Amino acid sequence: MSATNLILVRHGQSQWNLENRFTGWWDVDLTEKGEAEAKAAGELLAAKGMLPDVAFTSFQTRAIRTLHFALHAANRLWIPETKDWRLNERHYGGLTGLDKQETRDKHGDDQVHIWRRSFDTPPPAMEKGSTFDLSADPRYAGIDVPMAESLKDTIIRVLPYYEAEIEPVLASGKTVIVSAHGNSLRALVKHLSGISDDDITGLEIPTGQPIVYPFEGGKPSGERYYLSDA
Ligand SMILES: O=C(O)[C@H](O)COP(=O)(O)O
Repeated sequence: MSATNLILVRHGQSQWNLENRFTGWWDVDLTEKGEAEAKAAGELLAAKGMLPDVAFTSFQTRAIRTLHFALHAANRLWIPETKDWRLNERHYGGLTGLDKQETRDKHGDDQVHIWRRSFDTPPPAMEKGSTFDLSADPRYAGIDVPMAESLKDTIIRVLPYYEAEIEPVLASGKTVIVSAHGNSLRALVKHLSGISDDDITGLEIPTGQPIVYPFEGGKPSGERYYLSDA
C-alpha cells in the first residue's frame, strides 16, 4: 500500500463567524473574507503539490463552497466529491443563532466554555418548531435531526462515516480532502491524533488552514501539520 495524505480544512469565515453567533447546523454562507481564505487554501495546495484525488464535505453551504473555491484554485474541481450530513458541524441546540458574547454575559464564561468545548456536555436542546429547527428541511429528509450535540455525540456520527467511507479511499492510495467544520474536524483530529477527552477541550481549528495527516499503508503515520508550515 502506498503513502498518501489526508487533508482537513475548516470552511473559511462564515457570516455568523463574523457576527460571533452560535451556528451549528444552521446554513450560513461564507463572507468575502471566507471566500478569500478558501481560495488561498487551494492556492497553497497547488503550491505545495498537495493535490487531492477525492473530496468529502458536509451538507452545509459554507463547507461545500470552501471545497469548491479551494479545488478551483488548485485546478481540481473535476475530482469526485461526496456530501454527507455526518460531516456537518456539531448541532448547537438552543444556542443556535445567539450571540456568543451576550450568552457569556448572561450565563458566565465558564458555562459557555463548557457548552463550547467540553467533551460530553451538550448545549441546551433546541425547542421543536424553533426558527432554527431543521427537521423539516428537505436536505435532511429521512435523517433524525438532532436537537443538540456534544462533541461526543458528534464523534458518534463522524467516526463511523470516516471509517466506512474515507479510510478505504486513503487505503487505496488516494489523497483525500475533507472540507468540514470546527467541531466535526475536532472529532476527526481527536481520533487520528489519539487526543484524550480532557485534552481535546484545548484544541482549536482555524478557518481555511489545510491540516495534513500523512498515511502509510492505509494508517495515519502519527504526524500532523499545517500545510502552511511545510
Ligand atoms: O457552530 C459554530 O458556531 C462554529 O462553527 C463553531 O463554534 P465554536 O467555536 O463555538 O465551537
